Amino acid sequence: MSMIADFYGGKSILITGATGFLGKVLMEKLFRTSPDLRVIYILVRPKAGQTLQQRVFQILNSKLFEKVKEVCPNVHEKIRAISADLNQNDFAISMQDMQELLSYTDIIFHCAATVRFDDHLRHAVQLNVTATQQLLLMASQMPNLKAFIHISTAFSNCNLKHIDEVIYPCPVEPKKIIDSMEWLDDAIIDEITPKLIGDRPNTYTYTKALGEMVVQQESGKLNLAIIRPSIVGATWQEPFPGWVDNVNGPTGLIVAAGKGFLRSIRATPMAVADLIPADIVVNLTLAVGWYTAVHRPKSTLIYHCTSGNLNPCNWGKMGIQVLATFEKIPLERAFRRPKADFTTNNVTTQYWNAVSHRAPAIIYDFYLRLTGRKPRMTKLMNRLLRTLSMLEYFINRSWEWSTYNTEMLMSKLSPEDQRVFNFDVRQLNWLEYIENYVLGVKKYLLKEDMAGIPEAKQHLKRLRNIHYLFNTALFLIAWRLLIARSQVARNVWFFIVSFCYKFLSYFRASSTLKV
Ligand SMILES: CCCCCCCCCCCCCCCCCCCCCCCC(=O)SCCNC(=O)CCNC(=O)[C@H](O)C(C)(C)COP(=O)(O)OP(=O)(O)OC[C@H]1O[C@@H](n2cnc3c(N)ncnc32)[C@H](O)[C@@H]1OP(=O)(O)O
Ligand SMILES: NC(=O)C1=CN([C@@H]2O[C@H](COP(=O)(O)OP(=O)(O)OC[C@H]3O[C@@H](n4cnc5c(N)ncnc54)[C@H](OP(=O)(O)O)[C@@H]3O)[C@@H](O)[C@H]2O)C=CC1
Repeated sequence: MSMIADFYGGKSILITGATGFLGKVLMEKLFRTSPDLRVIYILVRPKAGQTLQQRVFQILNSKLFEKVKEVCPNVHEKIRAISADLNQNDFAISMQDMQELLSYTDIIFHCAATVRFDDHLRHAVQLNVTATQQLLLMASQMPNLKAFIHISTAFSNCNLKHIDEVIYPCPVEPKKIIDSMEWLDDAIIDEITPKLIGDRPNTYTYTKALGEMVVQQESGKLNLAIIRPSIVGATWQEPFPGWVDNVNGPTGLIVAAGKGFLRSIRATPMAVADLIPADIVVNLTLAVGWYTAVHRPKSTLIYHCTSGNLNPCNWGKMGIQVLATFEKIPLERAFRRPKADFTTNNVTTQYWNAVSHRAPAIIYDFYLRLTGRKPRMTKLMNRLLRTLSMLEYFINRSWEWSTYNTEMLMSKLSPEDQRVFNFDVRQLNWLEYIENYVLGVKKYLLKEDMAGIPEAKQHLKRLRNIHYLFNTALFLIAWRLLIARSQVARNVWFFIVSFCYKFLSYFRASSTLKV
């Protein structure tokens, strides 16, 4: 019997960010392992023309929840979507809903955040700091609350090289930042943003660090824990391998490589690719929820959910395996053949960006114009290059995260819990994981049919022929132009032609002699 699964039985659980990548995997696991839980409250906002109910319906009817429906057929009744916007005061939750949340909630998992690297500081502070503060205030009014689990990121202190499971304070107090966002105008915020974020690369990592400080400062009598995952990737094992449904982190680049848009990337092949599968993060999160509520540690514990120090993989190995998988299982309608390389300095990066990214896009757009269609490739390529520049910081450095608390927790679990809520990243086989990740991208994110693989391979063969044809034509044109302008080129050309002629004459003569 799993103690953790048992613990969540009969409980009322509040999840923020349940419609996000991690939130969905968390909900799925909770319903699957503790189908007797009382209710999961999720704070949801209407989005993209969909009502709350439509959003929930879409999630529950997705492939991810197929197994849940077998073990928890009444899952629709156990999920209670509450209209909320974390950007608003009191989250714009109705009085009635607020009363229900305050009265019944046993556990909170706070996953909601803006994960955009380029978000305006005001918005990033609102969601990643102020909303966390408000949620803690709400939590302090919940008589039945047993644990509050805050999801942060291992990169909240990416300005350091070695990171321990402790909170590192930022120079300016979060409360001062929250207050100043109320009255400073956008122009001034833009001006002070680089000074505030200091040696962090973006507003995301900075505001997640502030969020942790808020958790520490507002803890009061609450039972709190912070989880710091590194780069969350597709699922490893559960509910099935390779599930992923957004383009964040490496996923978007895997798509771009498979479709042939991404041909070179500025990365350090030997730098540690600190990926962590979503199901490992979720298993640790649920184990931490149980441990925090039941064992009530004296202080707020921080858990690193990382892979680098226990089972390291590097970007070089990952890149090679991604491309090897696309050889076997290509994506449909690729722009070019999946073939990419790492560059290591600014000059080569600029060169390959011009030759492998911009030039083919311009040529393709020219072709689209000629055939009466709207050009789009240059725009798409510019966006990809912008994304690459945002991610570069993370693929050219390595960090060391200590994992004492995470390992301590593992040792406290029963063998059954270690199996059901496995977060031991040492058991992960990277090559197998990356292959399943790439397959998952094809199946679950791009929704491509496996039956289309022969046609995709045929398409790649056509692209290869076009490539050879194009290169031959380019060579001949260049050579013809050179011959027209340079005496040296003409001499070389005559030398080659006369050499070939003599060789052929000799060959013909010697074969005649033999006869
Ligand atoms: C030897 C062989 C070598 C071969 C190599 C080839 C194989 C390639 C595989 C290996 C690649 C390794 C890459 C690793 C990348 C590591 C990332 C590390 C990140 C760590 C951060 C810490 C983790 C966290 O805590 S938070 C979660 C991470 N958050 C994010 O990832 C968000 C990042 N995204 C953003 O901030 C924005 O999207 C931004 C700023 C990048 C772009 O914003 P913009 O306003 O321009 O547009 P969007 O509307 O957001 O999107 C535009 C466009 O871009 C697509 N896109 C978005 N994200 C990505 C992405 N990660 N990769 C690729 N493409 C992306 C998006 O789909 C849109 O496309 P459209 O066609 O326009 O719809
Ligand atoms: N993905 C990763 O690589 C990593 C993620 N993390 C952390 O994990 C957590 C979850 O990340 P992930 O699932 O990837 O992120 P997603 O972007 O997929 O999900 C974010 C969630 O927050 C919700 N949200 C955002 N703004 C609001 C708002 N104003 N009101 C209500 N809800 C809102 C989103 O709702 P909606 O659907 O309406 O937009 C969504 O459910 C975050 O705290 C992140 O910092 C940490 C390390 C790595």
